[in-house]
Amino acid sequence: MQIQATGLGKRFQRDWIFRGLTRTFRPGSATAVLGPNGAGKSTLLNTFSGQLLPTEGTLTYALAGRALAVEDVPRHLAYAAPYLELLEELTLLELLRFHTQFKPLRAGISTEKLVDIMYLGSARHRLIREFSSGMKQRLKLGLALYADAPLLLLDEPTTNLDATGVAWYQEHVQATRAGRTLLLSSNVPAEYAFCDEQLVVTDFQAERAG
Ligand SMILES: Nc1ncnc2c1ncn2[C@@H]1O[C@H](COP(=O)(O)OP(=O)(O)OP(=O)(O)O)[C@@H](O)[C@H]1O
Repeated sequence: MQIQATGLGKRFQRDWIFRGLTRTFRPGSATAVLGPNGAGKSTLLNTFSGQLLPTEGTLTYALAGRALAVEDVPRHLAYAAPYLELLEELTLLELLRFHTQFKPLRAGISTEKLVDIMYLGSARHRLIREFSSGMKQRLKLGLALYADAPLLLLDEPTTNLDATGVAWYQEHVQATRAGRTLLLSSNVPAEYAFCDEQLVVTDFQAERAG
C-alpha cells in the first residue's frame, strides 16, 4: 500500500503531537518511527491506521495503483500493539478461528501452521487469559505478520519477549515484509535495525506550540 502524508498534524487539546509531516511510504519499505517516551509514535501509527483523524493535513492511500478510502484501510491493515487487546475468554484455537474470519491469513498459512510458527502448540486449548505476557505477544505478532494485509503497523513489537522471542520476531518479520508497507514504532535498536527508513517524530515538533 502506498501512503502519502501531506502537511500532516495531530493535536490533543492544545498540544501538537506532530506537525508538518510530508512523506511518501511505498510498498516494500520499512520505516522505523522513533522518538522518546511520549513523543507521539503510537499517535502517529494510530493516525496512519485511520483510527485517529488528523487535525490538519491529509493522508491518502493507494492499493495496486488505485485510491483507497480511509474507511477501507482497516480491511487491508494488520496492527500489533501493547494496547490492542486479545479476546481473553477464548482458547487459542477459538481465537484463531474467530479472528481469521475477518482477517484472513496469507496464502499457504493455515491456523495449524500459524500455531506451530508461534510455537504455541501446547497451548491450543488454553484460554488466552492464562497465557504469559510473552505468549500473548507472540500471538499478537503472529496474527499481524501472517495476516494477508499490505499495510503492517507494529508498535513496540518485542515488548515482553525473551531473547528467543526477539530472535523469532526478527526471523518472521523478515520472512513476511516483502511487498508490504511497514511502519514500526520503537525505542529498541534490535527491533528496527532492518528498517531502511527512519522517521523521528520529534523532527516534526518544531512548530508544536500554537
Ligand atoms: N487520547 C489522547 N488524548 C490526549 N492526549 C493523548 C492521547 N493519546 C496520547 N496522548 C498524549 O500524546 C503524547 C504522545 O503519546 P504517544 O502514546 O503517542 O507517545 P509514544 O511516543 O508512543 O510514547 P511511548 O514511547 O511511551 O509509547 C503524550 O503526551 C500523550 O499523553
